[in-house]
Amino acid sequence: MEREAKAVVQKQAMKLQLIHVPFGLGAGRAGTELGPGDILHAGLVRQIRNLGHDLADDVWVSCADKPAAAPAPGERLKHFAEVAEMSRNVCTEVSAAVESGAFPLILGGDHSIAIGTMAGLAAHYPSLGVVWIDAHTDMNTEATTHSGNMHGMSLAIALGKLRSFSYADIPGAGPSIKKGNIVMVAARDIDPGERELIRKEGIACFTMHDIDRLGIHAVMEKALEIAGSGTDGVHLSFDIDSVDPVEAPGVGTPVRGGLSYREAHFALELLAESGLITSMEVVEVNSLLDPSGRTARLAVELIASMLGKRII
Ligand SMILES: NC(=[NH2+])NCCC[C@H](N)C(=O)O
Ligand SMILES: [Mn+2]
Ligand SMILES: [Mn+2]
Repeated sequence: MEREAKAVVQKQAMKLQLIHVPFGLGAGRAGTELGPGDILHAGLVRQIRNLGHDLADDVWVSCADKPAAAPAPGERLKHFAEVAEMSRNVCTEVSAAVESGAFPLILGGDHSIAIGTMAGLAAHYPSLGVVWIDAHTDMNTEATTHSGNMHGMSLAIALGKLRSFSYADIPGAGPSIKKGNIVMVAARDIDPGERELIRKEGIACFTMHDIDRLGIHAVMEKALEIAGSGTDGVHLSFDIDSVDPVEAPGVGTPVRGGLSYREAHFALELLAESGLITSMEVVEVNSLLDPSGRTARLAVELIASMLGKRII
């Protein structure tokens, strides 16, 4: 993959475009719509400037904060209209950021924002690699979901696995993401239908079991190999619930047995060192569930590691 011409994380300063997506209707609990504000409040801009990077003017994506209607009982795609509209807007802004030559840093919001992020990225990187760090795999479809929450479907949508919604429905979107370009890391809570789809498609999934067995270093090297070969850009989608709830209590769907504080930092330090990452998003910070504010502060620290911060 050609690296020179792209805005990738490397030792030099770069221009970053913050794209805020205050959207929480893809999740089952309120609070993630406050994520961008909470992450800013925790000192993100100061960290970015300390690292020597430039910032373009912030973009705030307009999205519904209240549902137009309550979902019907047993609804398979809750708040579909709002998710679809948000996805179109995110796609437009992410695509514009790439066009401007900036490194897109997208702040959610719940994980449904990744639908629009990857749609916009794929317009510029038709063979996009994706590193998906998450306790979950977000591979449900309208046929397999138990919750109807669309943040549990973003990867399946990116792969073109939903009958009722695909990138063809988003103006300006690129092609669906190729299954061989995706790698999941830190998974530990997978629904039966997701497991079946992952196995059937042969998608790379490094669970916490693999991290225990091989260590985070080897897992990240393998992950980079998968997402970085034969691709023309690599997106990092970082769900903060990948980190253990002891460190990241402010999430709507916490799962014990997650990444330790240092495993999370080390994973991002390795991604930064690789020089392959062309965009990043951080999702699922829910400070309503964390009065201490430590989850948002952790998000800022982890972003700094991804943007080149080192211990010495
Ligand atoms: N992005 C997330 N936190 N996703 C959680 C998904 C949980 C569950 N698998 C569901 O479909 O509802
Ligand atoms: Mn997720
Ligand atoms: Mn998750």
